[in-house]
Amino acid sequence: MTTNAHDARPLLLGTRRSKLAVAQATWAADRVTAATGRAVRLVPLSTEGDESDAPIERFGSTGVFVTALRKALLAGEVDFVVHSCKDLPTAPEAALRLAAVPAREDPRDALAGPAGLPGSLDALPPGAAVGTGSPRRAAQILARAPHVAVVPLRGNVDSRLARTATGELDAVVLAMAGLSRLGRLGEVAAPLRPDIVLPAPGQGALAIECRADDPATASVLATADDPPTRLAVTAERAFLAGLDAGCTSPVGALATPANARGLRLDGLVAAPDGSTVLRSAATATVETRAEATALGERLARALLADGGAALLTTPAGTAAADPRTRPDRPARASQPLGRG
Ligand SMILES: NCc1[nH]cc(CCC(=O)O)c1CC(=O)O
Repeated sequence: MTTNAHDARPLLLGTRRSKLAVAQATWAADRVTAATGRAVRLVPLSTEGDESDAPIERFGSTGVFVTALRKALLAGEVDFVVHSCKDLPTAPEAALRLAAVPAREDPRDALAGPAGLPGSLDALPPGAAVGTGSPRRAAQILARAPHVAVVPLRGNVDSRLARTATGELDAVVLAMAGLSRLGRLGEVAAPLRPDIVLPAPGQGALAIECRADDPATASVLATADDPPTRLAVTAERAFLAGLDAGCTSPVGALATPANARGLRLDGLVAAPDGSTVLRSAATATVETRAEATALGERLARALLADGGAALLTTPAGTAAADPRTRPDRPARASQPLGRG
């Protein structure tokens, strides 16, 4: 007996309750239904992080959200879950399957805030207060625009934008993808060029996971996969894994198409105070995930050899042994923060 997709029971998609999580889950559900006709029902899950008023960073980065969704998935409460790729730990989980990485949104970061905000970091007035909770963003902002003040910032996208509306902050730096999914692109002064602020590995892409022992669901979800995005994200995450950096280290990576079947991977490791920013790039023909992984690992080895290893093992703000550091610059964002 055959089962028509329209007759099958709806797939259950577990989601956190935050606006961004629901927007991402709804988008992913629509992709799956459009491609297969299979209905998808959202199941809002309560996670420790969502129920607490404490800042996300107190739970040890964003892993707590991923973990809570995975728990519900492994318990059979839902059939699949959706994460932001950049929040996903690099350690493989044998019981889980990364069933799809859908087409990516704009991977760039953005300078956002009230109308009239200048369209670049350079054009911000001296002493301008720029909010970010991400050591990767803080380091690159300080390296490019030492005349601004980076202010630590926590909370969701809406509450971060609200702090520029009150005038408490002049600007915030957030992911274009999140702003787009929340309909807040109107508050973007300008996207930040990746040669100025390199995004987080996986930024702008979603990760759709199901149980490894559920091939039927996996084959439905596979229709949402975008192979070029999957290859790019695979290279970026292999770079991150190859650095063996903690999730609060300032690390950036972005893979972009180069030639017909090639991928260019840009990678970055920085000192939290922006005094050192190490960048490198590598290009390769990439048609398989193994080739994407090899590209990421190769770039990680190159950056580790080129001073990255010292940078990643040196406590924040004390990388003075490296000739490229500028120890005369004060650390203005040295507290541990989540990967943003
Ligand atoms: N750090 C939290 C987080 N996780 C994913 C996004 C945005 C969506 C994405 O990057 O895919 C955000 C907000 C932000 O960084 O501005």
